[in-house]
Amino acid sequence: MSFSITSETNRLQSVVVHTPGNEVSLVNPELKDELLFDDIIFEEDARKEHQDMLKIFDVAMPEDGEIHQITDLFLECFQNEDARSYCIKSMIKELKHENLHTIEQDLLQLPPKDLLQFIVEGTTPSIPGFTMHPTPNMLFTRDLAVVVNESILLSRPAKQARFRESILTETMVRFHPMFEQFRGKTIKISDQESIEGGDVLVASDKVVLIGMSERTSFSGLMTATEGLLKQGVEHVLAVDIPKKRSSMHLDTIFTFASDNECVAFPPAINERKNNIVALHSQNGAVTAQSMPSLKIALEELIGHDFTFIKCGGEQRTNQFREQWTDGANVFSLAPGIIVGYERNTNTFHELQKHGYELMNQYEFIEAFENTSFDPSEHKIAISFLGHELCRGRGGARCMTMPIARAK
Ligand SMILES: NC(=O)NCCC[C@H](N)C(=O)O
Repeated sequence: MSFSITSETNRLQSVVVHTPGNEVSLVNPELKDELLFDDIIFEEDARKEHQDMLKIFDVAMPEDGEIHQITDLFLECFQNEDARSYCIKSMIKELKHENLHTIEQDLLQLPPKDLLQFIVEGTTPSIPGFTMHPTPNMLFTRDLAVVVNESILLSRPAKQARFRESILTETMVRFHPMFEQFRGKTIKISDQESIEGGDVLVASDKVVLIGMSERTSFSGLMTATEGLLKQGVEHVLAVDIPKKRSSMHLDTIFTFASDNECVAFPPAINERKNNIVALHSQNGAVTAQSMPSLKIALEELIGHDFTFIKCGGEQRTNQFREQWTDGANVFSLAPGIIVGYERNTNTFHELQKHGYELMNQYEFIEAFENTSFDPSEHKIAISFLGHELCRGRGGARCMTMPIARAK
């Protein structure tokens, strides 16, 4: 399968995910803030919730659809000695405070599985006495890399807690044969800059949104924009959003549900004015044009109307409560076929008002498994339980890295 993403909502064909493992059980209450979790989470339930989400994907995706576990891809990539050595050298360079150079030779001797365990969990019995913090955020694969058209943008995280995940991802894109098509089409930013995948939304093959958030620096945004404009994107919409933990990425307050519908957090999107700068290329230089609102910018550049469905509904308290628990972070399996956490009941009610049939995970699976699901006949908002997962502060879109969607 060749990989391409030209929309946020076209039918999902291939996606990279990570079902949480032992790394989340290694987070203790003292560490949770530094590791970007709002609470400690219970691995068994988190795994079940994640697996249930993947069952929905499996039923909704075409028969030849692919769901890749990122740890399988890392392991396959680590079969190559050069990949292991590259990853180890990158970690030594990027994580100076860990003093990994003192165990470089031990790391180079590790078999793939033990090396991956060391990187993800921060420890392996093969190197006794040396520990680092775990990387519990790996379940949010969205933030690690973004496929835009036929190219890939590698994230460079703002937070140390996510550095190892991004080093693993860069190694994977560089060495794994599955990602061969991206060689020469990989957009990277420099080590003084940051950009995280949750800030990048592919509105169309020509229009990409990038959040100016607490995680994406101005220069990171500009470097990514230059790279994207060279890869066929015509407009990058820079969206200024509150620099806050609760809205750490653009996709925590705004996601696409169908070709012409989005779920948006009203205070930071629908009611914000003059927070958009459209960046285009003109005679080889990037030019900027300020635009009055995200809705106006999208409608002008994509060429049709958009409806912004309110996360949390009309009431302010519900809007804030449900944005906090990722009500605005829906993931689209096909145009008008979306998934999100069940607890965001007001958001689901709002979707229903816009013509979405509401189904929970069990109802959806029962109705469509063993059938060849045709998304074009439906408009469905599917809910799944995410009480453990959402304590990591991310929702369905955050937990997915789509690499192929229908054109
Ligand atoms: N795209 C997203 O919003 N991803 C969620 C990331 C949550 C993770 N705990 C973090 O703070 O980086």
